[in-house]
Amino acid sequence: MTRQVDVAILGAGSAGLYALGQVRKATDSWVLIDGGELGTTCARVGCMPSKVAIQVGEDMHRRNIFDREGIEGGEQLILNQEDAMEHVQDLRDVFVDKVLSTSTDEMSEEEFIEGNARFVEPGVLEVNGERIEAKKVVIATGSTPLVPSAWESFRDRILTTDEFFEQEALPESVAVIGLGVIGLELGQALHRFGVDVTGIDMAGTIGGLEDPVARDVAIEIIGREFPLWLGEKAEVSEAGEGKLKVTAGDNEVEVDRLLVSMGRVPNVRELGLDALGVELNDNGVPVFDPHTMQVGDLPVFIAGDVTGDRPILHEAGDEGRIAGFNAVQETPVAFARKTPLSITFCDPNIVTVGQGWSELDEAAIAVGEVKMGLLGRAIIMGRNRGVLRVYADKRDGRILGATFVAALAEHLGHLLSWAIAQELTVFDLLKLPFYHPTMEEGLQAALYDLKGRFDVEFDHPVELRPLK
Ligand SMILES: Cc1cc2nc3c(=O)[nH]c(=O)nc-3n(C[C@H](O)[C@H](O)[C@H](O)COP(=O)(O)OP(=O)(O)OC[C@H]3O[C@@H](n4cnc5c(N)ncnc54)[C@H](O)[C@@H]3O)c2cc1C
Ligand SMILES: NC(=O)c1ccc[n+]([C@@H]2O[C@H](COP(=O)([O-])OP(=O)(O)OC[C@H]3O[C@@H](n4cnc5c(N)ncnc54)[C@H](O)[C@@H]3O)[C@@H](O)[C@H]2O)c1
Repeated sequence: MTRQVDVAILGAGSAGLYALGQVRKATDSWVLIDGGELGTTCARVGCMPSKVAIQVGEDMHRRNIFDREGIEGGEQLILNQEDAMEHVQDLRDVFVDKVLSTSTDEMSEEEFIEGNARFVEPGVLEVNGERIEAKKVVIATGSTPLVPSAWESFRDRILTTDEFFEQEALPESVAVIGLGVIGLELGQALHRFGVDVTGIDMAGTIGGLEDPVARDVAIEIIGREFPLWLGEKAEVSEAGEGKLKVTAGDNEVEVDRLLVSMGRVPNVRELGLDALGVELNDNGVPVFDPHTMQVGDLPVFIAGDVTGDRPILHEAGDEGRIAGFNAVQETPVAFARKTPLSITFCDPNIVTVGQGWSELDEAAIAVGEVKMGLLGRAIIMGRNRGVLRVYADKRDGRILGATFVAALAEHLGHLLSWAIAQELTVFDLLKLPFYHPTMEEGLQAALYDLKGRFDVEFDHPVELRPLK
């Protein structure tokens, strides 16, 4: 049996659903195919449940300053891990139900096929023994947590984010292997839930921080909460009584479980991508244009985490929109991509915006910096550890990027990414309002420091714009 459609979308995750939103505007002839767990990685095992766990951990952690604020009894507070995990799961279910009720739940059997598709030819797919001829195909199959094959014999004691949010009870001790985004967010949350956490990364940094000043500040602050072993690869072996021995360089610990957060691999293995006859990169992902999301010059588009390019939700959304839009055009349209913005929701937040430290030529930039120690609002909140670093073009003060390690820096990151997208300079930004007392005043202080690196004189206060 062969079915013919204008567009077939592989993957009912965020990127696939955004693609479908565009396709539906142009044609009724489409099919969505997904053989995995529905509800999207973001709602099911990603952005949303992780933020619930972080929130619970932050609320509990706050008790550490109650004494200073004159609030008594903080030391008697107990975090009931099972109830806390149930709360994570309850909210996770709310988010998943919301996705399902507005997507696959509403679709007919003609529209949604439960199964994993593979290519037979560029425009021909096979799923559950059925052949589908599609004028255009969108690949949006996402990614899966990486677990080294050498650790297969301990798999029953390894948690990845695919299992973590299903846990009813938490282990007493955990080694978090990989202190990128997931390792930092969940490692810190686990520590604040009362689990004995050891964090390990083979890189000499955490959260992927490249800026050396921000890196040292982040390691110092987060390292006060739980041990961070950096710069050595983790090795794992049996320790007896069900425990695992984890070593990294000279360090050694015995733990009940590993939380493995060593990155994710694109879901391409089962897709039969060789049938496309195009170049595949080292991860088996076809080479594509990031502005059209087209694969070579084929009637095939790709979007979301499967690309391995910008594995965050708003980029998966944009890629889905671009792929879906172009799947129903005669000729693909190239779209500009957004200013890079990355937020790790650990405490303090780690945020990078625009060009990263390693992309910049140190000789061609000016750097403005402020430490959070003296910032009024941060002192009031008891969260005044951190640093803000802003990079500008030395020639004209145009903002190029920034790295922030600070409480609530998620918001400062947005402000600065919007400023970069508008090609604003440090002098433009200083003319904008900064309310008192806010965390934004920290950004203002970093901008003043940055301005001081320029040898420019104004005949009026830099904060003011003369009426023409
Ligand atoms: C723990 C965690 C926390 C995160 N937190 C954040 C955050 O705070 N902010 C943020 O911006 N991003 C965050 N992310 C990243 C974000 O969740 C992803 O970028 C986003 O969900 C990717 O969407 P996607 O559609 O590409 O993939 P998915 O939502 O995974 O969708 C892929 C779909 O393809 C299906 N599929 C796989 N193979 C096939 C096949 N052969 N045929 C058909 N279907 C197939 C799968 O079943 C799945 O439904 C987080 C991720 C994780 C893991
Ligand atoms: N807040 C967010 O936006 C958010 C939150 C969670 C996840 N995500 C997305 O999920 C993706 C995957 O996250 P992740 O944290 O798994 O990957 P990651 O790439 O951010 O971090 C992986 C870390 O593992 C380390 N590592 C790899 N092999 C190791 C080894 N053998 N021993 C010790 N350390 C090792 C790496 O040095 C790296 O620091 C991210 O790229 C991110 O885009 C985003």
